[in-house]
Amino acid sequence: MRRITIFDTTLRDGEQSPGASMDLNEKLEVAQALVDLGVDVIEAGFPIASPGDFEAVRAIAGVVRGVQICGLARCNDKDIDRAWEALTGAERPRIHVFLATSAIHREFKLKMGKEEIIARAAAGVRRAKKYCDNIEFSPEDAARTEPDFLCQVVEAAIAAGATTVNIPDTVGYATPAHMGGVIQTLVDRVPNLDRAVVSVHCHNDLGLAVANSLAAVEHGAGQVECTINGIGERAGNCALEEIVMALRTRGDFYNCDTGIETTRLAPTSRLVSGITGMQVQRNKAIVGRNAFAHEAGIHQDGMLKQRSTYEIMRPEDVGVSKTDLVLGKHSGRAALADRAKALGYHVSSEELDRVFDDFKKLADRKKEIFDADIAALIDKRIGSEDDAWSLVSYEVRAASGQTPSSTVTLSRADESVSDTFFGGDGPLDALFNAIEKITGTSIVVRDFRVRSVTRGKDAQGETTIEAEHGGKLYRGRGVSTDTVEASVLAFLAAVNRVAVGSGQPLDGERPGAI
Ligand SMILES: CC(=O)SCCNC(=O)CCNC(=O)[C@H](O)C(C)(C)COP(=O)(O)OP(=O)(O)OC[C@H]1O[C@@H](n2cnc3c(N)ncnc32)[C@H](O)[C@@H]1OP(=O)(O)O
Ligand SMILES: CC(C)C(=O)C(=O)O
Repeated sequence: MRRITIFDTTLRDGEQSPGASMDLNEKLEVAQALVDLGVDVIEAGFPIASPGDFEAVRAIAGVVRGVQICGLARCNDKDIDRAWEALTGAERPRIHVFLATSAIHREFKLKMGKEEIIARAAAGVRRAKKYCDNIEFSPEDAARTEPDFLCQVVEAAIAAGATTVNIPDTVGYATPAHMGGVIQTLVDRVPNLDRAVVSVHCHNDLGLAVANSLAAVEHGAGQVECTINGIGERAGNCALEEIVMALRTRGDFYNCDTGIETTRLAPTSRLVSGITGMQVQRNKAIVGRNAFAHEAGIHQDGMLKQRSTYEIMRPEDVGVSKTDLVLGKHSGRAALADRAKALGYHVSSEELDRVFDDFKKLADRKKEIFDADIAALIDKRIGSEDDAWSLVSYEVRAASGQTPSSTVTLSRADESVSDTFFGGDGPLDALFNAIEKITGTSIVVRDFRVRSVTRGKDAQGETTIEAEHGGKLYRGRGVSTDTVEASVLAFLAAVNRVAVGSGQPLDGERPGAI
């Protein structure tokens, strides 16, 4: 297996994302996390850019051990001297000098001819080389540079002492075949290329940064520059977690690996996202919240039978605790049964069918189904007697100063009964009276509580009722996203208990959880 060097530039190119600035302590924290992650090189900043950048590079160089610490510099003496000043305390320093080479950059930005570019690039590398051996040179906008000229610049930089030549696709213009071709051209035509490591630095403007980096590796690149969560200029850089897991998961094809401790990927992603405030999209590969979540019933069923049916990586290998079988409107019985078991229920297949119907209805109304929702649905359904009344529908009218009215339809076995009640102290009382008319059972409500059992705007409400009948206490519990319905269900549950005589003596022990 070929060992690919992972060059992390979260603290330099990543920090160039608008809004991603980090202070000194935050940079030190990220640098330490990158060491724990096992990156080979940390580009800690661009020391000439500001006193703060200089101090951050100096601080990281002074305390972070075990990895190479790199500082960026343009091809001029002041930048290179300042970069070295910041890096002197590093155990393994690297100076990274760059100069754009494409026609567009030469003509409009640098206003330099080809000869001057080659001379400035070589001079920059030589000056940096006076300070340390480990020198990286980048021909900025290499992917849009004429291939002949790129070969000349790279050869000159290596001749001047560059130990790494980094090939940037600065504006994310390349495609995988293009990027692979650029690297192959260098491999074929630069005579001294074997004296340096070829690196790649891809931007994500077309969403191809990882694919382009992989193509470069396929054609011989030995270093990949990347950032945590892919942050960086504009659409960002090659995402470290993605390139690392692509190389690892498809080791069969690339025959390459890295020194990354992959179980640190998710925690490091969270740290960088928390510090920069740049949120990771839910469907982001490897570290997004949905990366190991499955909602589709067919996938969940496959996962429960054999996880490799729908997962190419194990969540624990990237630091995610476990696969998440999310229960939602696309889920099936297999996942529901699995969750019921995990919640400690023993549900028969008939009970599961009943709970599953309720679950699908709830899932149509509610975006996310939490464990508490499932528990509530199961509690409502398991053990239901066939001759118990169940709610078909209700309607209630109430307004201040007017007599409320309600119509309730209940069913039991094969019968379905509707009745209307005018009167009562309010809408709930009107509904309870209609239930009493239909069932022929009267109860006196002694305690009535409503609370939210799950989170969010579409949370389920739970109503619990304690009612008296014939000297005994009966409890009822109802759960619904509609609190009026939850109350009706709780009342009906208490009435049903009267029918089967499962009450407690009024002065006796209170029953346990309902
Ligand atoms: C592709 C990349 O990501 S490269 C890194 C980009 N990162 C940054 O630019 C962030 C930090 N930058 C900064 O803080 C500032 O731009 C500084 C401090 C570096 C320079 O600031 P200023 O001196 O005010 O220059 P300004 O940014 O306006 O323009 C850049 C100058 O550098 C020149 N330049 C650009 N790249 C290079 C290079 N590699 N080598 C030499 N000169 C260069 C430009 O031609 C321009 O020169 P000019 O003023 O003579 O026209
Ligand atoms: C300095 C270089 C490597 C760079 O960031 C780019 O070209 O995108």
